[in-house]
Amino acid sequence: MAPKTVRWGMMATGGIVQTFTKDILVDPETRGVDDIKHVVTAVASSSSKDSAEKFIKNCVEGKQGDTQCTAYGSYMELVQDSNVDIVYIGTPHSHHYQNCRLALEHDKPILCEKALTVNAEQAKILFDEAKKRNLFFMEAVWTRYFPLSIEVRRLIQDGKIGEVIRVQSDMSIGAIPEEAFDLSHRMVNKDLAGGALLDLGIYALTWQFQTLYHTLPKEKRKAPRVVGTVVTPEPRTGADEATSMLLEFPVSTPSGKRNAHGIATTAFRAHFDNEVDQVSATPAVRIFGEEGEIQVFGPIYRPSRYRITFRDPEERIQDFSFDFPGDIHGMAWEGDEAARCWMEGKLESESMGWEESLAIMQTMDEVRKQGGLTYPGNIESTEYPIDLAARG
Ligand SMILES: NC(=O)C1=CN([C@@H]2O[C@H](COP(=O)(O)OP(=O)(O)OC[C@H]3O[C@@H](n4cnc5c(N)ncnc54)[C@H](OP(=O)(O)O)[C@@H]3O)[C@@H](O)[C@H]2O)C=CC1
Ligand SMILES: O=C1OC[C@@H](O)[C@H](O)[C@H]1O
Repeated sequence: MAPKTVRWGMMATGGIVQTFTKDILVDPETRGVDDIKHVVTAVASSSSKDSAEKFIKNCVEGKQGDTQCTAYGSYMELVQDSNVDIVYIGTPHSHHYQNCRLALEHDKPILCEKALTVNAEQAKILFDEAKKRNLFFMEAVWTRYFPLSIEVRRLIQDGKIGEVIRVQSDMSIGAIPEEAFDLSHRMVNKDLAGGALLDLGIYALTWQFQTLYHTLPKEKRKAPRVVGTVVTPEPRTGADEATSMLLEFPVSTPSGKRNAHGIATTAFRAHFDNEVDQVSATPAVRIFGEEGEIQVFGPIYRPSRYRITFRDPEERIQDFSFDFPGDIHGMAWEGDEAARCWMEGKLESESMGWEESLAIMQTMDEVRKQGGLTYPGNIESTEYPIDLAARG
């Protein structure tokens, strides 16, 4: 059967939208996908139409045959375009709530970058709105769709390392914020919901949730208790530059009720052997089971190597590596998932469902509350529409 074509509309022209666009326009057959084809039919920039035109030249033209792509100088025009099936939102986290509301209001399905919103209350309103309007809506946590993540979840579900007792996950980047990010950069600018927790800590939490929450049957999944939080403010802006979280996941096992411990850490300044686009030598995620341990090597948002060690000394250590077919960066897998869900008429993705996105946002809310981490009122607000600053 011929693959079905999904028509994407890109909201924003920054770094991640460029990466996502290039990835989905790689021939899906190179990764064994023959039911879907992606095309980009519109790109919108809040700064200028010119920026959207440049984007199309660099990222779209020559990669999708005769399919035309329209440039817009506003997000409003994008969500009104009837040639767009799904909108991909790649603005800073501060803007996601407003941008998602705009797309939903115009009946557009959405794939929205992480962190989904600034707080859980905003996320809940978006899910309710998507449900009411019968629209597909998914948080773009690309890591979930990596073959490695899928395999690790399956290993846990199959009991390969026995019951999971504890998970440690770290997402640190070894960057001196004063050197790496100027004051307006989205990583440290509180007006853009900057800081380590929402930008990077979410990956440390992704590994907690996909191992200790998602591996359970739906009716047994329980959000963790946040037992402790430590936050270090970035000296110039007060955004968090390091956040450490201690979590307790309630787990019910055949032997009765017990808990599993989660230790999730994130920091700009702390160096971890976690080189971007290279595979690190020491594991950044350690999943400790009764019978063995699964170790995932960084960068944990783009994992390509894991190892299993066993309690039984007779068992060999097993080491596995994954490649990036068609030279994709790894975002095409989540693009395939979103497109497929939309085509099948689903409202949410099984691997990153609304309840789980919400539980993660609630966990981050509680971490922030305990750590005294706040954001400006306009980006925490659930009011809509509010005119937030455009780029520059
Ligand atoms: N999954 C992943 O691996 C990654 C995800 N991300 C996520 O993607 C989002 C964007 O990050 P990234 O692409 O790196 O950011 P960039 O700064 O590179 O791009 C953000 C874009 O958003 C638009 N925008 C609208 N309003 C503003 C504003 N007030 N300030 C700045 N930009 C604005 C701009 O596009 P325009 O002017 O065209 O409207 C801008 O180019 C974040 O939520 C981040 O967490 C980021 C990196 C990796
Ligand atoms: O999501 C992300 O993953 C990669 C990081 O480099 C980036 O800062 C972050 O937004």
